[in-house]
Amino acid sequence: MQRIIKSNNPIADLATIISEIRHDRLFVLTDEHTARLCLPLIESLPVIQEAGQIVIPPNDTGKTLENLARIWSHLTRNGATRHSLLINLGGGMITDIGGFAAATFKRGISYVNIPTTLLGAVDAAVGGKTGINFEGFKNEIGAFYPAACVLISSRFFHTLGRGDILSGYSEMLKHALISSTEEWKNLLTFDAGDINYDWLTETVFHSVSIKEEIVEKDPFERNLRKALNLGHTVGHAFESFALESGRPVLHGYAVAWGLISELYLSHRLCGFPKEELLQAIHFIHRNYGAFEIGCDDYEKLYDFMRHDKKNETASSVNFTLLSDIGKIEINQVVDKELIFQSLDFYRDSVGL
Ligand SMILES: NC(=O)c1ccc[n+]([C@@H]2O[C@H](COP(=O)([O-])OP(=O)(O)OC[C@H]3O[C@@H](n4cnc5c(N)ncnc54)[C@H](O)[C@@H]3O)[C@@H](O)[C@H]2O)c1
Ligand SMILES: O=C(O)C(=O)C[C@@H](O)[C@H](O)[C@H](O)COP(=O)(O)O
Ligand SMILES: [Zn+2]
Repeated sequence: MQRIIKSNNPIADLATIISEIRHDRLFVLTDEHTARLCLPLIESLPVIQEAGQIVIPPNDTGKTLENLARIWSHLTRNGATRHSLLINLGGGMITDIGGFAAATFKRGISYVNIPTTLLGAVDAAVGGKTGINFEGFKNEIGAFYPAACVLISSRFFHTLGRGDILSGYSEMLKHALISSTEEWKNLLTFDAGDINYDWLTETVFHSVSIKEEIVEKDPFERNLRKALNLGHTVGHAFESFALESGRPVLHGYAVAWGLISELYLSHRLCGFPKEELLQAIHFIHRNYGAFEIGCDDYEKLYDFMRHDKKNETASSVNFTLLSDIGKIEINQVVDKELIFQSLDFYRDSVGL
């Protein structure tokens, strides 16, 4: 089981974690934003001041082979051994690429994730999925390689913009949808224009527990873990398509829009209730706006979906759907015509 510390005192907890993991050299990976905004929050620790610093360009466009090679090069040129420890301080981009660098450097070194975005805290830093984007496909290359420890603290959230808060929030919506009506109703009360950080901290800690419980039962995504991919078959297709067309979108936004299509499929194929479908559309449209697609784009989006990792064959598309909130239906193969109808439904729902 992965060690996850939900912390109200990240400096003290980090000092303990570092002292408990045996290592020779320590390296800290950040992106240009987290180097400036988040590193100062832990820099009072002498071990962090003395650590090797690796800084890469920010955002998902940086989750690339080139930046992975930069991390490997830094480790190699600065005397890292199999007993070195890497600290990933950043959002999901940093914990994904840093985790994969750790998985592959000298066939695996230990690492600690300190998520600094809402999305990282509630989802990306936890569960051991690491990797990079490749040939335009999301997380095409990667490994299951869990962090030795994940230190979650909401202290980092105060410098996040509205977009990054909402991006993380959509993964929390996903966790609520796969868990319980009570959780779902609680999440619908959120007002992104007037954030209650105490409420958010509690809700994040609870939301990440939903993921923890699932990962513990199925760490390698053979069955139940596919639930955590709700919204992602369409969401990743939107995200890859957006990147390819030179108008990148935040991961969580793509997931939110993907949820509209996939809850529609859930309604059509598994009887997901209409009322909850409408609640989801209302919340998502109001907070996330719309990603513009036309029907001419459907074939391209379908092509992206054919690369989804849940697919059993190269010609079928496998979805995780719901028959109700908390009632998960994995391995739902959906035909192309119905997928196109779900994209029509998405466009109608967001007013395109
Ligand atoms: N491994 C998993 O299980 C998993 C789960 C969900 C998402 N992901 C991946 O995570 C990535 C998205 O993560 P993300 O949304 O955290 O993106 P990100 O890491 O790109 O961070 C978003 C932006 O916020 C900046 N930032 C980070 N912390 C900040 C802070 N405290 N204050 C101000 N700015 C800050 C970053 O520099 C970046 O510009 C995607 O690549 C997605 O595929 C992985
Ligand atoms: O942890 C998981 O399992 C997830 O699916 C969480 C997702 O939110 C996340 O975006 C993940 O990286 C998607 O993985 P992929 O296997 O579809 O690339
Ligand atoms: Zn995701």
